[in-house]
Amino acid sequence: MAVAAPESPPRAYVLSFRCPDRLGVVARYSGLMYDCGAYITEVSNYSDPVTAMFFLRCVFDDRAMTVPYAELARRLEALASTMAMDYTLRPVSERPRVLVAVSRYDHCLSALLTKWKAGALPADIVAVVSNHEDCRRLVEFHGLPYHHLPVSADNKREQEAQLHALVEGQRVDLLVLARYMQILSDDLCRRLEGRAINIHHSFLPGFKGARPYHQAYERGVKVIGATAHYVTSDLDEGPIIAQEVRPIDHQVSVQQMVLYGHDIEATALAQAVRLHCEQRVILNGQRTVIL
Ligand SMILES: Nc1nc2c(c(=O)[nH]1)N[C@@H](CN(C=O)c1ccc(C(=O)N[C@@H](CCC(=O)O)C(=O)O)cc1)CN2
Repeated sequence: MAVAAPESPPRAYVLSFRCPDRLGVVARYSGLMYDCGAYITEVSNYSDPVTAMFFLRCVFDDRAMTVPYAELARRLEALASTMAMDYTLRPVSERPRVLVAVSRYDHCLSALLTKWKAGALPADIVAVVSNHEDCRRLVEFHGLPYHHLPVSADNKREQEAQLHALVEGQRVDLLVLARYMQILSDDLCRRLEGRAINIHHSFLPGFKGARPYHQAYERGVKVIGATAHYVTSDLDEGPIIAQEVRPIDHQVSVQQMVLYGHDIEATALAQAVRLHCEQRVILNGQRTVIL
């Protein structure tokens, strides 16, 4: 049945979910969408043979919707409860609110701010927080609030409580650690599970922890890399979202590695933030599915 072009552009929504894999998953979800007149414009899915989990992401709009969005949402909640489904459903126009954390190095922060300013990041950066003053001018140049929360040996817990209060107070959907060199506590990692992304300056699982480029140099690697991953209480062990690499050779010093690293770190982090904010990343145990 041809659908006439609507006056105003249709409103788009994105649905992503995971559930135990079984016959009929697609039929049941798409049947619900059809019954509501949801016009699917993009869909991708994956069945994991190891975890026996099913993953799906679809974009649909309301050009032919026969029920209110709230009714579709109610029916989806009912279906989800019968299928052990974890799902996220939201209007595409509701962009995730992002708080960026940084210490001294601004290369990842700068790339995120430039992409955000250009409209290339499907998110709203609401503020930047730092334990140093180094990046204040860059952030205020972009017209964003800068929250300076210094850390000392005896205020780590209070400082992190201030960071968490900022996340809650600003209704933050995603915390991005853009070379923020403080380890988050187990409690904060639990509270931010699946909504805090870190950039580690190595090709994980190689060279975890501090000074990865020095470790790489000593090992004599021929490729350096950067890894964007969800933050967990196990340092540098979180589910990987995006990785970038660059070949090097024996002539490359540690100092040159650090400079080459700026580009690959910024690229990997921006990619991971975009994928997360487009609701393309679904956790699959210690791994991720990117749809
Ligand atoms: N809970 C987690 N917190 C953080 C992670 C993480 O994976 N889980 N990643 C780090 C970033 N990072 C490596 O990518 C990293 C940062 C800092 C350190 C470290 O040893 N920090 C020292 C203090 C350093 C300083 O004050 O300059 C420490 O916190 O004692 C290791 C790895 C971000 N947080």
